[in-house]
Formats: sequence, C-alpha cells, structure tokens
Amino acid sequence: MSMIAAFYGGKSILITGATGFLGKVLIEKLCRTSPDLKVIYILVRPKAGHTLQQRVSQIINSKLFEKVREVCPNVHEKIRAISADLNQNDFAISKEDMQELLSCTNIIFHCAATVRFDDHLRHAVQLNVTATQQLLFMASQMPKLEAFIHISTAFSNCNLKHIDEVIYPCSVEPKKIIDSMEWWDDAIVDEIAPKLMGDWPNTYTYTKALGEMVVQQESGNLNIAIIRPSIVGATWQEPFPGWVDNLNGPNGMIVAAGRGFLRAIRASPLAVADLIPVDTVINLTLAVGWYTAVHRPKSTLIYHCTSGNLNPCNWGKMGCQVLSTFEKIPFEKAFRRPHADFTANTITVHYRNAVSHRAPAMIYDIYLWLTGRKPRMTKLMNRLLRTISMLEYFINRSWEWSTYNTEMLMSELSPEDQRIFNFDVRQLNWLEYIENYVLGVKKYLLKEDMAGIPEAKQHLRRLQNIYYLFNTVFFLIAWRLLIARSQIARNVWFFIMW
Ligand SMILES: CCCCCCCCCCCCCCCCCCCCCCCCCCCC(=O)SCCNC(=O)CCNC(=O)[C@H](O)C(C)(C)COP(=O)(O)OP(=O)(O)OC[C@H]1O[C@@H](n2cnc3c(N)ncnc32)[C@H](O)[C@@H]1OP(=O)(O)O
Ligand SMILES: NC(=O)C1=CN([C@@H]2O[C@H](COP(=O)(O)OP(=O)(O)OC[C@H]3O[C@@H](n4cnc5c(N)ncnc54)[C@H](OP(=O)(O)O)[C@@H]3O)[C@@H](O)[C@H]2O)C=CC1
Repeated sequence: MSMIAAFYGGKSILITGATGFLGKVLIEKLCRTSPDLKVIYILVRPKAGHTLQQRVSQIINSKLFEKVREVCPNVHEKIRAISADLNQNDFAISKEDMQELLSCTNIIFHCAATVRFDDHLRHAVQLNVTATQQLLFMASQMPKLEAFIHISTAFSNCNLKHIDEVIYPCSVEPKKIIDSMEWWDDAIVDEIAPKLMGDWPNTYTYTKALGEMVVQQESGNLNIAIIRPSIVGATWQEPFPGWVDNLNGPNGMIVAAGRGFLRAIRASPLAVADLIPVDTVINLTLAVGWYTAVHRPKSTLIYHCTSGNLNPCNWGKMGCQVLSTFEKIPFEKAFRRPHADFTANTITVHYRNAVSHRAPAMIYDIYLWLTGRKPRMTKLMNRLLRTISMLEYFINRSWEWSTYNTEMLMSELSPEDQRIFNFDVRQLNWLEYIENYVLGVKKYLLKEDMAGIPEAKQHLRRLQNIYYLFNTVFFLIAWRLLIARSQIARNVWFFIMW
C-alpha cells in the first residue's frame, strides 16, 4: 500500500495555478492515485470568455485526464473551482468561499506564478511575491493546515554557479519592495528595476528569489517546504509519455526547429541541459507534501528537482536527438527542411540571423505579397529571435545544484512509493525521452495526426527540391555575372569547358 497515496485520502487540498502546466499534472496524479481524497479547491480566474466551470470541464475532459476519468468517475465532484484573482486584495474570493477554505484546507500547493521572463517588475512582484505573502497569511489562519508547499524555480539563484538547498538573501528586503510598489509609478519602477535586479537576468527569476525570501520570513509556525524545479519538460512516463501543452522553454524551440524556422541558435553544446520531466516534478511535490505533513521537519526544507548532477545531458546531445527525431517524425506545414546548428560568437549569430532567418522570411513575404496574401513571416521571425534572445542566458551556462534533501527523501520512501511517485531521474533514458518529447509536441501541442506523416515527408522532399532549384538558379546567375565582369573567372570557365 502506498503511504503517500493513502495520506492524501480524505484530505482537502488547495491548489493555486491549477490551470497551468504543472497544476494540471498535479491534479491528474492526485485524482488518479488518491481517488478517495475529499476535495481539491482550485483558485481560478475566468479567462478568455470562459467561465470557471468551463475552464475546469476543459481540463477534466482533456486527453491528459483520460485515465483519471476511468479511476475516478466522479472527478467533477472532487474538484471545486473557486473564483479568485491572485492580483487582487484577498484574491477577490467571496466571504463564504474564504470561510470554507480557511476552515477545511489540509494541504496547500502554491504553483501560480507569472513565468514570463519580460513581465513588468510591478506585475511580477504582485504575483510572485505579494500573492505568496497573502497566501501565507491565509494559511496562518487555517487550523487544519498540515503542509504548505511552495513551487519555486532552480533558477531563482541563477546569479550563482553552485546552488545549495538553502535560501539566499536578495539585497533589498521583499517587504520593502512590496511597499514601494504601492507608491512608485511605472516610470520609477522602470528606472530602478535594473538596479534592483543586479545580476539576475530577468524579472521572473528575480521575483521568484524574492518569493522564497517571503516564504522564509512569513513562515511563522507553518509547516513549509520549497521545491525548485529546473527547466520543466514534457511528461516522461505518466499518465503517458510526451504530454506538453505550452510553448514555454524548449517547447517553442522544438516547434520552431521542426517547422524549419529556427536554423541557428547561440548555445554551448557542452553546457548542461538541465531539463526535468513534469511528472517527475509532480511526484516529488506529492512526496514532499506527505513528508512535510507527517515528519514535520524543524526548518523549511528546500528540494532541488534537477537532472544535471545525477544524470547530465548537454544541449549538443539534446539538439542532435531533436533533429534526428524530425527525420522519423516530421512536423506538418514546414517552412523549410529542419536543419539547425549551434553558433558560438556574436558575429556568426548576426550573420546567421541575417542570412538564415531574416532573408528567407523576407523572400517568403515578398512571395506572399506578390500572390495577394498578407505577409507575416518577418513578424513571426522577429518574435522567434526575441524569444531566443531571452533563452540564450540559460543555454550558454551550466549550474550545479546540490540534491541532498531530494536524495534523502527518496531514501525515506517505501519501495512501493518509490515506484508510484518516482522522481529518480537517474533512470531517465535521454534519447528515448527526447524522442517521446518531440512526438508529444507534434501530437498534443500542435495537434497533428500521425496519419499525416507520409504527406509531411513528401512536403519536405518538395522543399528540398525547391532548395536545390533555388541554389542552382542563384549559382548560375552569380556565375554569369562573374564571367561578364572578371577575366580570371572567364579563364577558369574556358579551362573547365576545355
Ligand atoms: C554539437 C552540435 C549539435 C547540433 C544540433 C543543433 C540543434 C539545434 C536546435 C534544435 C532544436 C532545439 C532543441 C533544444 C534547444 C532549446 C533550447 C531551449 C532553452 C530553454 C531554456 C529555458 C530556460 C528556463 C529557465 C527557467 C525555467 C522556469 O522556471 S519557468 C518557464 C520558463 N518560462 C518561459 O519559458 C516563458 C518564456 N516566454 C516569455 O517570456 C514570453 O512568451 C516571450 C518574452 C518569449 C515572448 O513574449 P511576447 O509578448 O512577444 O509574446 P507572447 O505574448 O508570450 O506570445 C505571443 C504569441 O507568440 C506565441 N509564442 C510565445 N512564445 C513562443 C515560442 N517560444 N515559439 C513560438 N511562438 C511563441 C504565443 O503563443 C502567442 O501566439 P498567439 O496567441 O497566436 O498570438
Ligand atoms: N514551467 C517551467 O519550466 C517551470 C516552472 N516553475 C514554476 O512552476 C510553477 C508553475 O509553472 P507553470 O505551470 O509552468 O506555469 P503556467 O504559466 O503554465 O501556469 C501559471 C498558473 O498561474 C495562474 N495564474 C497566473 N496569474 C494568476 C492570477 N492573477 N490569479 C490566479 N491565477 C493566476 C495561471 O492561471 P491562468 O490559467 O488563469 O492564467 C496558471 O494556472 C510556477 O511557480 C513556476 O515558477 C519552475 C521551474 C520551471
């Protein structure tokens, strides 16, 4: 019998960020392994014309929840959506809902955050710091609360090279920043942001670091743990391999490379690609929830959920495997045949951006314009290059994260729990994982049918022929112009003909 699964039975669990990438996998696993849990409260805001209930139904009826619908047919009744906006005071939760949450909640998983790298500092502070502070305040009023699990990121201290499972202080106290945000106008925030952020590369990582400090300072008597995942990727095993549903991190790059837009990226092939499958993160999260509630460690424990020190893979190996998977499983509607490489220095990057990215986009836009359609490729390419520039920081460096607490927890689990809540990343076969990842991007993110693979391969052959034709015509024109202007070229030409 799994101790962890049994622990969540009969519990009332509060989840923030439940509609996000990690949140959905967390609810899925909870409902599948502990179908007898009492209720999962999820804090959701209405969005894009969808009511709360529509958003929940969308999740429950999705492919990800296929197994849950079998194991727990009354899953609709287990999930109780509570209207909330984490940017508002008291999260804009109604009095009755708040009362229920305060009196019933046993466990909190705080996943909500803004993960945009370029978010305005004010907004990133609001969601990643102030909302965390407010949730902790709510937690302090919950008599039945057993554990508060905060999801942070392994990159909250990316200004350091070696990172231990401790909280590192930021130079300015989060409380001071929260207070200042109330009276600083946007112009002041913009001016002061680079100074506050120092050597943090973006507002996301900086505010996640502040969020951790808030957790430490406001923990009071609460039973808290922090989980720091690195770059979270598609599912490895559960509920099925390769599930992914957003364009964040590597996903967007895989799409861009597979469709032939991405031709070159500035990355160090030997730098560690610290990817971690989302199901591994969720297994660790549930194990930490159990351990924190049952063993009640004296201090707040931090768990690194990373792969680099136990089973490293580098960007070179990952890139090669991604490209070789495209041979077997091509994406539909490719712009060019997938082929990309890593560049190292700034001059090459500028050259490749001009020749391999911008020029083909412009040529294609001219073709669209000439055929009476709206040019769109240059805009898309500019967006891609902007995204790449934001990711570059993370693919040109390596970090070392110690994983003592994570390994300690693994040794505390029964063999049954080690199997059901497996977070031992040493068992991960990277080549197999990446192949499933690319397949998952095709199936679940791009929603492409496997039956379309022969047509996609034929399209790539056509693109190859267009490429050869284009190069031949280009070469002939260039050579003709050269012969017309240069005596040496003429001599070479006559020599060849002779
Ligand atoms: C040895 C030699 C070997 C040779 C081999 C060569 C191999 C070559 C490469 C092959 C393939 C590559 C495979 C692997 C390499 C990949 C590298 C990946 C690096 C990953 C690093 C991640 C670091 C993460 C560190 C921290 C982790 C975390 O804690 S949190 C999660 C990370 N967060 C994010 O990823 C969010 C990042 N995103 C943003 O900040 C913003 O979206 C943005 C700033 C990038 C863009 O903002 P903008 O306002 O312009 O756009 P937005 O409003 O967001 O979207 C507008 C529309 O654009 C679409 N969109 C968004 N992102 C992408 C994208 N990446 N690709 C395509 N389209 C995208 C979006 O859907 C919107 O569309 P519409 O709704 O239709 O308008
Ligand atoms: N993905 C990754 O690679 C990594 C993620 N993490 C951490 O994991 C956690 C989850 O990330 P991930 O699932 O990828 O993020 P997503 O962007 O997929 O999800 C974010 C969640 O937060 C919710 N949210 C945002 N703003 C509000 C608001 N004002 N009120 C209520 N809810 C809100 C979103 O709701 P809505 O659907 O309404 O927008 C969504 O459910 C974060 O804390 C992140 O820092 C850490 C390391 C890596």
